[in-house]
Amino acid sequence: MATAATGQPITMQDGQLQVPSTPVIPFIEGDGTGPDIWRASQATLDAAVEKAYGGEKQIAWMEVLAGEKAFNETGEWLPDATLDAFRQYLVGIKGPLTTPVGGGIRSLNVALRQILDLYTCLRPVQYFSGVPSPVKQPELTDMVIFRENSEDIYAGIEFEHGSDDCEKFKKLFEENFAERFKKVRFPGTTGFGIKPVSQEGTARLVKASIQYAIDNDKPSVTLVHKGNIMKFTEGAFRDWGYECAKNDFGATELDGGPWCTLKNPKTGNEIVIKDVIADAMLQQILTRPAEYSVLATLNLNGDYISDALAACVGGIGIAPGGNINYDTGHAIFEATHGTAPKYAGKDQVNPGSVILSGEMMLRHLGWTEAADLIIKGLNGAIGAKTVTYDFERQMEGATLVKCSEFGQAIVKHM
Ligand SMILES: NC(=O)C1=CN([C@@H]2O[C@H](COP(=O)(O)OP(=O)(O)OC[C@H]3O[C@@H](n4cnc5c(N)ncnc54)[C@H](OP(=O)(O)O)[C@@H]3O)[C@@H](O)[C@H]2O)C=CC1
Ligand SMILES: O=C(O)CCC(=O)C(=O)O
Ligand SMILES: [Mg+2]
Repeated sequence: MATAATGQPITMQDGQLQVPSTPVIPFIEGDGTGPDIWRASQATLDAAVEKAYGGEKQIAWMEVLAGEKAFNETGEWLPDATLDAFRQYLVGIKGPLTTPVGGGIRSLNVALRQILDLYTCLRPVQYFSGVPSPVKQPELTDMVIFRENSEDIYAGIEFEHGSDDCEKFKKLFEENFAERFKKVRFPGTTGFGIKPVSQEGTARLVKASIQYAIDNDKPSVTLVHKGNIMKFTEGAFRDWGYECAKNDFGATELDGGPWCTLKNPKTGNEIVIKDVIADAMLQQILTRPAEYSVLATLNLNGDYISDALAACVGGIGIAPGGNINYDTGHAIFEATHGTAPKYAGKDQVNPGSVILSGEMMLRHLGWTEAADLIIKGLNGAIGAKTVTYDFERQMEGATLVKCSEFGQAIVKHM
């Protein structure tokens, strides 16, 4: 079996990933349900690679620590060694990590994305036949979210009410922007948060989303924003997004704009670049899902829309994702869901989101045969109604299996 000592690093040359036959892949097990899910996922990914390549290719897994396990073993929540491994080996995968609400440490998940500048959170949302869903026609949902991952209120620039910093900030604000300061309704008890959104940050995300639409022959890219209210952040995201479509891809305005159109240089098909206000988007994913394909969003909107869309196609148990920097090649794949603490250690939850995140990772490495086997195995397991509690509770005649057993069912159907 390949180990971190016998494997080789993935590298980036001329903008292309160079993947050896035994790449070292750092992984974080995760908190809460993370260890259960990771065990099932690692076994399933290894089985897919073995079946596809018969030992010619192998993943050299390398455990790196973060979250509670890291804190218990090293006294650090996110040790430097973990960051160094992701920097050196380029592509990794992780389970969910806990973030306390209110006080306490800031999100380690967000920290990893920011420190490694993984500016795209890529979350494909597709329907797998047979999965129970709360909507009437879940098969109409086929969307890919490009969520901006490095800016917005997730930058964590906040001033806690009552702190010295907050008082300093208030003073600065009042002295320099007196008219705007008057809009603060209860200044004596207010905490503040700053929402940075830049042209560069927007352009690189929107560019990646349009390139994805070109490479995958998608009919549209929708810029989702709340630009009617937050004009210079969310509104600017929309305007810079359209600018990027015109300047980088030669899009032209449709009927006087702002919607634009471009011809896919690879297929000749039309790609429409459009926009929608975020609240309307959250109802349209239920009422008109077939009209949307690739979505480009800011950080918070993308977070909300990810969970809502996942629910439409059967839930967060099969909602994968990847955090990617398309320029440096750095990527960390992870599920959309969190640590689901009430199920921790029960070998009960659906490992599908991390397994499908692994499937995305294998495809990203060019190991498409192994990735295809995972999709085949998942379809087989769901088709046989051999499913975890989240599906079983809504499926007639299903067999309830554990987290580990669902991984084994996927392998059986590969
Ligand atoms: N990237 C990351 O690491 C993320 C971390 N988090 C963190 O996770 C912690 C818990 O967050 P919380 O708000 O409870 O959200 P979670 O996503 O962890 O759980 C919410 C609910 O989703 C369902 N669910 C979650 N995971 C699975 C699964 N694998 N299979 C089936 N169903 C699942 C369960 O629903 P039911 O009760 O109906 O069974 C669960 O109660 C927080 O600290 C949060 O910050 C959150 C999101 C992402
Ligand atoms: O970091 C966290 O705890 C939550 C992040 C999250 O919800 C997400 O990235 O979807
Ligand atoms: Mg989320």
